[in-house]
Amino acid sequence: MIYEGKAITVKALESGIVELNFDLKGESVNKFNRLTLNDLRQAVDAIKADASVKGVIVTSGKDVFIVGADITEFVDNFKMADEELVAGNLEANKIFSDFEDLGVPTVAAINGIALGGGFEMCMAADYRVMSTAAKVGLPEVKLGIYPGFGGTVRLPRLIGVDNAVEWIASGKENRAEDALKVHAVDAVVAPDKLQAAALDLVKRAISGELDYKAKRQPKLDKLKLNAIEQMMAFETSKAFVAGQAGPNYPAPVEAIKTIQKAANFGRDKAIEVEAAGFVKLAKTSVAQSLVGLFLSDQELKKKAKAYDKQARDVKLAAVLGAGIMGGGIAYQSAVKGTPILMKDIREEGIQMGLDEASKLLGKRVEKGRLTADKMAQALNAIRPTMSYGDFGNVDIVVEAVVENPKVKHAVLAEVEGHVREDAIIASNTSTISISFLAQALKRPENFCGMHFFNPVHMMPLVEVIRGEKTSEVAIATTVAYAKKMGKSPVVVNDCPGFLVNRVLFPYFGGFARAIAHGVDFVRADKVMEKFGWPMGPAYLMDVVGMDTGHHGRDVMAEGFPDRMKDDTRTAVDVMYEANRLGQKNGKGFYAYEMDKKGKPKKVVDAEAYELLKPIVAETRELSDEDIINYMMIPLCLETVRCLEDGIVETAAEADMGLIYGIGFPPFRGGALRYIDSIGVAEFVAMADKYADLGPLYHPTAKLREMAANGQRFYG
Ligand SMILES: NC(=O)c1ccc[n+]([C@@H]2O[C@H](COP(=O)([O-])OP(=O)(O)OC[C@H]3O[C@@H](n4cnc5c(N)ncnc54)[C@H](O)[C@@H]3O)[C@@H](O)[C@H]2O)c1
Repeated sequence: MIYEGKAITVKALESGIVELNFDLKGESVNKFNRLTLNDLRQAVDAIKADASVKGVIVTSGKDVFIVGADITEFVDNFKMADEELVAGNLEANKIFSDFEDLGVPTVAAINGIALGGGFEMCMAADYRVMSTAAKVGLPEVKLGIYPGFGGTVRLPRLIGVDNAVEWIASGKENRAEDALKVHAVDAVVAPDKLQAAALDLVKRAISGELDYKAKRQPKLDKLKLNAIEQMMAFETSKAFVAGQAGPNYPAPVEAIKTIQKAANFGRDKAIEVEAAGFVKLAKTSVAQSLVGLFLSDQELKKKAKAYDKQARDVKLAAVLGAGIMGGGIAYQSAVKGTPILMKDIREEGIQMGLDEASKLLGKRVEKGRLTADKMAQALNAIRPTMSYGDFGNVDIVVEAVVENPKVKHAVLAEVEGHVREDAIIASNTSTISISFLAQALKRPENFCGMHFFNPVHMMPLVEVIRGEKTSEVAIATTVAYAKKMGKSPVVVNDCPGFLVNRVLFPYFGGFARAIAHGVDFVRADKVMEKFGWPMGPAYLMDVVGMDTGHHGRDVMAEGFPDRMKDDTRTAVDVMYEANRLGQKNGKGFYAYEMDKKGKPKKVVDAEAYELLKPIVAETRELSDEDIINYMMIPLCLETVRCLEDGIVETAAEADMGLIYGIGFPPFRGGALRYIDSIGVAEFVAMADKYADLGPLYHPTAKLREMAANGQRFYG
């Protein structure tokens, strides 16, 4: 054994060839944490010091090659002073470069996923052979940063600027055949042939048949493009990528700028350029938010997994109501492999549900994501019915009938009489208290909320709501079923609106106040979209439906009269009373015309402005920042209340709920992270400036305490 560490071993194989094997002890995957980097330093030094070594193959002892850097270490690393961070980065880079500079040929045998630092390790080798089962890529931009172990230097020198920009700016994972096409790897083989292929390559390099030094050289040199070619490559790609990423996600464009800045330098100087830019990005609030988001998502997964043990198997599900939501739920269940009965009381309802499912499946087939066979299978897995005939076999029922407490009470009591005693019943209600709905049931312990978001197939969140009498088995089974449907469940406690709608209605409350103070709704939409929301409040209300919004607001006002009850006529009242329900009937804040693809396209409609005129109470001079604060302060404060009231257990779950449920701008990391980024004390002071807008803008006593004590929601 030439070297033996906790993450890496180096052992002699045959005729001077050594195997550098990544196999991080006690972990299911390899990753570049501090320990692994230390090991790599020593392993490279040991190889360098051993004159008998003639060639190196790099392998992995896990199913993956190396998944990337250890993101849990980022939070602390990113807190370091700039100079310290740059120095640390260059020290790590020196290990990769020393490996690259070994006086013998090196081959990476990529058996499984090699992402970020994992693929940067591969690029430091002279040759790369890749298993057909592996994927490679540099996904760093998804965390608001860019590759920091020489990726922006080596990749363009290996595969050309255009390809490198595409790989780095998109962060995509690449299959073996695509990697081979652009020469990111030198060979692709079946998994069982990988070791032999790597050995063969290194032997041919040792014998001189392959010139490894010539292969290595371009990675050490400046880019082979003249000034005009550089300008063409960089300027066009910068404009294109900036357009795609949008102004709130700077990392992809910064990556291109870095490649450009370092284009005329050799490796070592180019790596210094990369390090300086990397540290700058790591310090942005975008990177902090996106890294935080990644970690919160891990936490969410861990929490959901903890329910696995108690969960009952769901072999057959049922959904009541084949409307917008019921149809979506049936589709999602079927396509993810759980057969589902879909019951409605109207023939047309069922037909609509089925039509929607086949439309979605058809689209997947068109895009090549599903075979025609699988489509037929999924369609067959949705069993439409108008009776409770087969309900004796179902493990879980999701109720998705109209949002009316009386109807829901009647339907829930009825279905309970047709299912097994141990079957779980879950309601997809958006606003009605789960404990209240449970009053209709004989077995309230088997009942909980399972709140999906529209459109079901697109929105990742499912709120699983615990009522007063809900059992842990009911929660666990519902969480497991949501996961099986490919969703991210968050368990919350019961209250009107649960987490997501409870904080969304105060946001709309802020919108109503802005309109009442003379803000043009088109401007409000533009400002909030620039802030990062996928759609502004007026457009969102049109998509949700004015009737739904109007009704939801009443339910919330009843639940939280102290701050959500307001008898002033609002913009939503005006639209609702004028039967402008939004997209569903072609007119809301905007009017809708069908575009060529048959999708509704919004256009400004003078009539809407006329209708709104009488509700402008007073005209205030509001800046864009005021408009943002009008809406964001109530949303953030309500999220704080949800956390304080124990509706949601952790800040991470609250924030992920908002990002996955209503598209809260991910680069801002969620409502609580947003408060942290402003500073709790500064946020409280800001809210106080708007105190005259009512109790939705009044910070809680506990938040004031946090502000006084310098506390934060994270870390
Ligand atoms: N639409 C959304 O954006 C959204 C989002 C999340 C949750 N929800 C909730 O989902 C539920 C359904 O909403 P939707 O938008 O799909 O409504 P919808 O009006 O599109 O569909 C409701 C369906 O239920 C059927 N129905 C009525 N009584 C029934 C009964 N006794 N048995 C079986 N079917 C019956 C109706 O015929 C109709 O097809 C509501 O509780 C709503 O609050 C809606």
